[in-house]
Amino acid sequence: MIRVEGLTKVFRRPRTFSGPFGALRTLVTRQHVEKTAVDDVSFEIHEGEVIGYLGPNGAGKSTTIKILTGILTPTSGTVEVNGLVPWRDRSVNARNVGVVFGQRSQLWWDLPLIESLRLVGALYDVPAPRFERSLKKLRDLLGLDEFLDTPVRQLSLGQRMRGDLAAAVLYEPPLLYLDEPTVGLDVVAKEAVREFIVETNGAGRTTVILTTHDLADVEALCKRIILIDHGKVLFDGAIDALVNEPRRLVVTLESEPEEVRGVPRDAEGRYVFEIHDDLPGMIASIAAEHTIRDLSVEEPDLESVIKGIYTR
Ligand SMILES: Nc1ncnc2c1ncn2[C@@H]1O[C@H](COP(=O)(O)OP(=O)(O)OP(=O)(O)O)[C@@H](O)[C@H]1O
Repeated sequence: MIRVEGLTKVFRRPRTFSGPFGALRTLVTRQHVEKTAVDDVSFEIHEGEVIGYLGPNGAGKSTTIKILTGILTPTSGTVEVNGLVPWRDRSVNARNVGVVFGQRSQLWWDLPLIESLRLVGALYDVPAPRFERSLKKLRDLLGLDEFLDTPVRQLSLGQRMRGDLAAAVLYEPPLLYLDEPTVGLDVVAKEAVREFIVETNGAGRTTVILTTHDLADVEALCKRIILIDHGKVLFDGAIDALVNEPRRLVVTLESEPEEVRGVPRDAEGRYVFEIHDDLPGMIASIAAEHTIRDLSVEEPDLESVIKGIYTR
């Protein structure tokens, strides 16, 4: 469904100057600075997957999504979405994809939500019976009824997000891009958005690419994640493969030798052992040689594993 190969995007902007006459120099300069936002990224996404596209701030996630939706043209590399090149076949591609940018609404600010949705239906040539069927389903699924007649500018963040989600799937696109769809929402609204994504993905009907900083979203929704940082893919695979790492025994000792049983002391003066079998035996053998000040057992969780990958 999506094939990305060697995708690179370099932004080029005029150099800025500070100090006296800095603004003027900025205005007339011919010097440029370059920023490689996406750097030789390749991946494939298959029909029906829910992919978590993750990375710290500035990693290059939104830039990738903007290229996949046809908003931006890459510097180099190839992209195919449902057999189309997004930035070349922009209007056909737009009919195949729904997009939600959590930080910014795609709806018409001054129109009541229902009018915004009708306008989306008209723009995408959704036949009336299909529009009504789709709207009915979304009203139930997203609880739109209480604010359908409210102008978008008066909606709360959670209501606005539900409206944006409805607009993105009204014309039943096979592919959905969600960029931070739960940002700023309370726990109940987050849960509603997650349920909506599960329902929309159905039995593999809609493919979803999700960028988020909320790992609870990822754990609830994605089997596979692609991690990027500084524009490069650091990991692409199943979450299970990440969190199936062994549990760890973390020990601090009265004395602080350089290493204990081959494990070096870390920056915080701790010794971190992988637990493979006999935990009591492991502790006993350490205690036989050293005085233990503190110990704990850490379960691998997605957050610490991902943090570990970023800091590698
Ligand atoms: N139009 C632009 N012109 C110049 N640089 C840009 C532009 N858009 C993005 N960048 C830079 O490209 C890099 C990647 O930005 P991008 O928005 O893709 O990151 P992100 O992973 O989506 O981050 P966040 O989680 O903060 O939204 C950043 O360093 C950003 O400053």
